[in-house]
Amino acid sequence: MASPTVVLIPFCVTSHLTSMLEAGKRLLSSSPCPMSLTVLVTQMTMSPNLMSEVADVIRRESDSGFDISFHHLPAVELPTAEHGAEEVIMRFIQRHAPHVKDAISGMSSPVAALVVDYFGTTLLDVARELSLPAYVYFTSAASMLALMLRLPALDEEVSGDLEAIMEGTVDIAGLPPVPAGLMPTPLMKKGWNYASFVYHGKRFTEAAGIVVNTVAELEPPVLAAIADGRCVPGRPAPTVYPIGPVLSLKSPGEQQRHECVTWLDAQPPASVVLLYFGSMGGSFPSPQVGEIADGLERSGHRFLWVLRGPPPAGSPYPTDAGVDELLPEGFLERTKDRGLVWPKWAPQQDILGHAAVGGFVTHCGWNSTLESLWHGVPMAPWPLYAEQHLNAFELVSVMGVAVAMEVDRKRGNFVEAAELERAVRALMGGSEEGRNAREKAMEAKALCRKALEDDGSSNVSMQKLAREICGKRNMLAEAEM
Ligand SMILES: COc1cc(-c2[o+]c3cc(O)cc([O-])c3cc2O[C@@H]2O[C@H](CO)[C@H](O)[C@H](O)[C@H]2O)cc(OC)c1O
Ligand SMILES: O=c1ccn([C@@H]2O[C@H](COP(=O)(O)OP(=O)(O)O)[C@@H](O)[C@H]2O)c(=O)[nH]1
Repeated sequence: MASPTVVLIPFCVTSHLTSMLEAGKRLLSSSPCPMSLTVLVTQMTMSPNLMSEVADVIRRESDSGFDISFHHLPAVELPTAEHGAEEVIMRFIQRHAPHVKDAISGMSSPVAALVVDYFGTTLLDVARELSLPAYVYFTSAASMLALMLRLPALDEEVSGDLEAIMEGTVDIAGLPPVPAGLMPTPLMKKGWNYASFVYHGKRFTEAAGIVVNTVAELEPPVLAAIADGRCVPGRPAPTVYPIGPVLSLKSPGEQQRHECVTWLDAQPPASVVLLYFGSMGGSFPSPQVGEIADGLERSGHRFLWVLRGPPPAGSPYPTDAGVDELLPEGFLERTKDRGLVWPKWAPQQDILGHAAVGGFVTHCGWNSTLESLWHGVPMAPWPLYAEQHLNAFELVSVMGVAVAMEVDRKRGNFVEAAELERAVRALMGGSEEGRNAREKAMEAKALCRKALEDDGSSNVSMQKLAREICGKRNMLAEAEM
């Protein structure tokens, strides 16, 4: 008989898909019973670029030597974006429910468990209908998970918009009081997107477990609060598996040294500050570009700045920038001996891992954060959207691996040149705060690497998950006999 399969249902954008796949492969390696992976692939017809990126990932994974098969689900009609991106993502996944059910019902291998993206909790209904155990894969920090678990109760406590208590704080067990102005974008105003996060937060506790891309030693108080049930008063505490850091796959061009990497080869150790803003960031209005250029020039430090062009209408993804038109006159000439402005996608992990990189001005996407910590690079947070302001708070005020930088959220996350200059100088060792952040980032690096060793916390957590899935499968098989 075919070995049992674990069905992965990712939100099929590159970062979520690669993260879930990487975690899935670790599950296979840790499993005490024979197991395969089946990935249900949704057709992201709204973006041909995304479809081709996803196709690349599938091609690469098909040769990875792991027992993974990909099952393409029929395309669904795209939801309209009445309320914004979170609505589109949630409804898009929800519309696949009948196809997910059909696909699973028709599988020749016995199904051991389902793993759904955290935007896909509507699919927990399919698991229930098929009497299958289901897990949620959470691609962000435990702090964000704690907040989402806390949301149903918070929703009842705060009658107005969180935005209205901008000057106040929000209590999340395991974290110091979080300024309300740092809440994730969809939670600022009550409305459809807010309600969708309350919904997901409620449904998380129905899952057999929540697999989180974090490291137990990086976020101990908040993970303890989740495990003790303090984030879900009156509801059962969820079982959480911290299995991180799950780092994204090697970049496609791994055989060739990227131009940014060769440029770094010529720079002294820990001398370069990297400015990089994730897959959807990097493009700024002209006044902000001017401030960044000014701040970098005045800091006197070497820099690698990934500056992207504005996204085309209807797309969240930046384009390749024409840097000459975007930058202030003479900037490139004046900084040519100590700076590189890169206008396109670049392999961030390879760059962060280069010895010449000494600091990272980042949008605080959780994958970028973990990549930075994996390489022991301290950060200056410049959060832009989603849950990044909360991540930034945790990096500065809880972990101490980042220096604070003043980002004016009410002015579209504007950063003044003088503030960037100050933060870059501090980050690169010019203040005690920066030197402490570097030390803490090095400690975090050691914790991340230890967590993935044989007896490390993330490895042990993954083994526990694998044993549990094997055990549940055996129980199901016995019940079927
Ligand atoms: C967490 O709250 C939000 C997350 C997102 C979001 O949306 C998104 C849409 C895409 O088309 C492609 C993406 O890659 C993507 C990513 C994303 O969030 C980021 O996900 C990362 C995990 O892979 C990581 O957790 C980062 O920290 C996230 O920022 C969108 C959103 O509202 C629009 C959210 O509220
Ligand atoms: O030009 C780019 C843009 C993004 N990334 C990778 O894409 C992921 C971005 O994920 P993150 O969670 O940081 O932010 P998001 O892009 O989802 O906001 C990270 O692994 C980055 O290393 C990259 O390598 N090069």
